[in-house]
Amino acid sequence: MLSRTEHRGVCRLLSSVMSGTESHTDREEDYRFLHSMLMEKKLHLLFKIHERLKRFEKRSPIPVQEHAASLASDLAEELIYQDCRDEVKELVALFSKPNFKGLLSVHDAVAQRDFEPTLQPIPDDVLEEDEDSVKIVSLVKTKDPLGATIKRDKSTGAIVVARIMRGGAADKSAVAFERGDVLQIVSMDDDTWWQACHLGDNNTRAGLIPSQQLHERRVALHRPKALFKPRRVKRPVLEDIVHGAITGIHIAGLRRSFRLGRQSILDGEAARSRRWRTGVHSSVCPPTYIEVIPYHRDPKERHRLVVLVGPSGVGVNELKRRLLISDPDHYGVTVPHTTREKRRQENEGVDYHFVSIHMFEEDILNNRFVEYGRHRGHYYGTSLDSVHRVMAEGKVCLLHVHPNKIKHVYTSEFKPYVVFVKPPHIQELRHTRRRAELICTEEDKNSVRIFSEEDFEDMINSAETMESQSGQLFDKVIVNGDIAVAFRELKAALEKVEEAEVQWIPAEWICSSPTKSRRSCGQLDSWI
Ligand SMILES: Nc1ncnc2c1ncn2[C@@H]1O[C@H](COP(=O)(O)OP(=O)(O)OP(=O)(O)O)[C@@H](O)[C@H]1O
Repeated sequence: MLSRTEHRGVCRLLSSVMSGTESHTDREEDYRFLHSMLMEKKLHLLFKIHERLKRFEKRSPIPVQEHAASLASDLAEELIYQDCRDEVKELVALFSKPNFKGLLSVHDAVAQRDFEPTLQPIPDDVLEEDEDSVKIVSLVKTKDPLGATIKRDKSTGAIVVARIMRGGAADKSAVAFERGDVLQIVSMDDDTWWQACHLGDNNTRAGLIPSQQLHERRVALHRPKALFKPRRVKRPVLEDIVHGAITGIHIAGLRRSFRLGRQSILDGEAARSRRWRTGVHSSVCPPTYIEVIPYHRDPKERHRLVVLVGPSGVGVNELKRRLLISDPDHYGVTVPHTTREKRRQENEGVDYHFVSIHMFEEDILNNRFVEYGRHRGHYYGTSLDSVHRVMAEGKVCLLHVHPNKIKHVYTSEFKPYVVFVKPPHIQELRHTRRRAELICTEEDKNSVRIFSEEDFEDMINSAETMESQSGQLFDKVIVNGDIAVAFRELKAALEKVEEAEVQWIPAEWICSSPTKSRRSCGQLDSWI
């Protein structure tokens, strides 16, 4: 019960509400209505209940009994036959009243915490072998918002975390690791989910990462997604057709590689078909993380190879060109091989290595090319030797290849640092590429690329495919919106790699069986 002072307080509060509203109510009937409502006895009782609950909440009482309703009914049965005093009759009558029964059953529900959400049973269509990986998550909302939004993916039916609010409970509990984080595995007790922390940060709570076993099971269950088809493929194309226009342009005395701007219709279609092929044939489930080990580079050692990848037209060559101009003694590019005739202004070993078809095909058979292809009946290619030559000069070799060619240089010998150049959002693409002409050199004015709306869409789709299929190999992702910003970010990242005392490199480059030899660290690619 409310004390007399508290009760008076409530009445005074309600009266002051009334006097406050007096000046705002023009009509007498409105005023009367408000008055009768605020002075209503039931409203005052509700206030009392509210106050009482507040006090209980502070005390956090523990229920003495969880089955008060059945106890009352048992007791009523016993009493009917044993005693006929008036007090007993009154008690039995009270027990049989529906509102009293209702009160006791609510009491029991609260005591048994029956108000918490019930979980749905595991669906029948979950595969038996999947059972271990089904996690039942119960989210109980407290006063603090969780700070995460979940949504159901319409096509797959999967429940996914759509967003995590910065600073919210979910964010603070370190739910998400990010691509590139170096993690230390702190517990492998569970067969399916291991616990990991950021390397050197043992104070924060560990997060979960899928175990090796779970990943292997995922790979085994993975079905190829042969759903994505190109929109306008008119004719079949040869494997590995180069989609570059081969011009041999000189830039400040430094040659571009053969992967230059796309110019012909055939080239455009080749690019699209290639993407479709990889979509169907390379649908291997990429690992969530890879094992890494520390690498201390001896200053006398050669620089790591810098591999630049990105969808056609995104600006890989533009970035490469700016790097070369910024420090021609430090950065270098490979000289490609070709089987076409040498032009008057070209020099052997500077513009191209001009070789016979027979020699070129022999080199193909001997796996001497990182990447090769045909354009207008001629072979063009980048050889492993040409990469070696640039590195042997003590330069940082910048290599621009398709992501599915990274595997040819993904070795301890080259220790590639892979940079993925990604297009920005479509609005920014439209805005920045319209200015493409302004940022190119006088020499390039004629070859400046004009982008259509379709090119932008292709670029974005192709970037998504590359990221989903080869994202685990990317050390750095640079969004090329504003070219000056992208260039600064790229240069800073490359300098950091060169200067870092310790670099984390895949364990497989050094150990023949990394999982057996060491299982302490993982470089996370993409894990939610
Ligand atoms: N951030 C940018 N803003 C405006 N224009 C850009 C930007 N980046 C590149 N460009 C322009 O876009 C065009 C294509 O760039 P670039 O040749 O570097 O693409 P690429 O990724 O190397 O393509 P490909 O692999 O087909 O050769 C060029 O004219 C270049 O100057």
